[in-house]
Amino acid sequence: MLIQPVDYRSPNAAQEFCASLHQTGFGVLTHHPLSQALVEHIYAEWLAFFNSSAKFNYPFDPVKFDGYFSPQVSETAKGFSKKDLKEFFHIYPHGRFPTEVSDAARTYYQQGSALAGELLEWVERFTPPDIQAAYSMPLPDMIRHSEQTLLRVLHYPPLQGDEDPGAVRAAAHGDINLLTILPAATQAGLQVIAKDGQWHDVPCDFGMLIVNIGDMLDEASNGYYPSTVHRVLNPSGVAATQSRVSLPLFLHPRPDVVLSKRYTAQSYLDERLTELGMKK
Ligand SMILES: O=C(O)CCC(=O)C(=O)O
Ligand SMILES: [Fe+2]
Repeated sequence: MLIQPVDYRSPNAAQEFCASLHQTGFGVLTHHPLSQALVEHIYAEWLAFFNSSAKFNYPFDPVKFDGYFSPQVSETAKGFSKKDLKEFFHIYPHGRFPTEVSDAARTYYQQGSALAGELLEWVERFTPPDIQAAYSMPLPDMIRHSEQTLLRVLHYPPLQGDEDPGAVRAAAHGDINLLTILPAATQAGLQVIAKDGQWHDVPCDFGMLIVNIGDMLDEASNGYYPSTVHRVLNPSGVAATQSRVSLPLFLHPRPDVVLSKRYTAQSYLDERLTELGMKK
C-alpha cells in the first residue's frame, strides 16, 4: 500500500502523518475527531437534495462561486477535454445554503476547518528549516480569518451507460488550495499516482479521513510537500448503478497571502480557475 493510515491519537501521529504527506502528497487518519454520524447524515440528506429538483433553485454564481454546479457546468480537469461526471454544491460562509437540508454541513464546515487548521500546524512543525524560512508567514497565519475555505458536497450520479467515451467521474487533477480533507466517500474509486507513474487506491474504509496537499502548499514549500495528482474512477458492476457522495473541504488562504515570489493566493487561484474553464 502506498499510503499508511496514521492513528490521530498516537503520540507520533503528527510526525508520521507529515512524513506521509512529504513522501506521497497524501495522508490518511484513523480515529480523528470528526463525527462519522455527522458525515453520514450529510451524505444521506444531500443525496436526497441532489436527487430532487430543489438543486436548480441555487444555480452557481460565477462571481461568488457558491451554489449548485450541474454536470453541464462541472469542471474539466487541466489537460482534459471531457467534463467530469459529477455535480456539486459549493458552501462558503458568505454563500447560499439550501433550506432543504439541515445545518449539518455548516457544522461540518466549522469542525472540519478547525481540524484542517490543526493539521496545517502539524505541517508547519514538520517543515525543514530551510523550507520554512521561505514561507511568507507561518502556515496557520495564512488561513487566519480566511473566508475562502470551501466545502464541496459532491454527487457522482449512477452511470447510465450513455456517458461520453473517455469521460470519468473525476479526471486526474491536483487540488488548487493548501490542504484538502476528505472523509471516506460512500464508495471506493479514489486513486493517487505514485512517483513511478502507477495508480494506487487511496485507503477509504468508512470513517477514515483522507488529507492531501494542494498546489498552493506545493508552491509555498517549493515542492517539499507535493500536490499529488489523483482521480476518481468510474465504477463497474453493481457500484455503477449507485451514486457516490463525497465531501472535500478545501482549506484556502486569504487572497492577499503571498505564496511565493511568483504568486499570491489570489493570482494563483485566478490562473487555475481559468485553466479549469471555471473562470473566463
Ligand atoms: O470525490 C473524491 O473522492 C475526490 C474529489 C476530488 O478530488 C476533488 O473534488 O478535488
Ligand atoms: Fe481533488
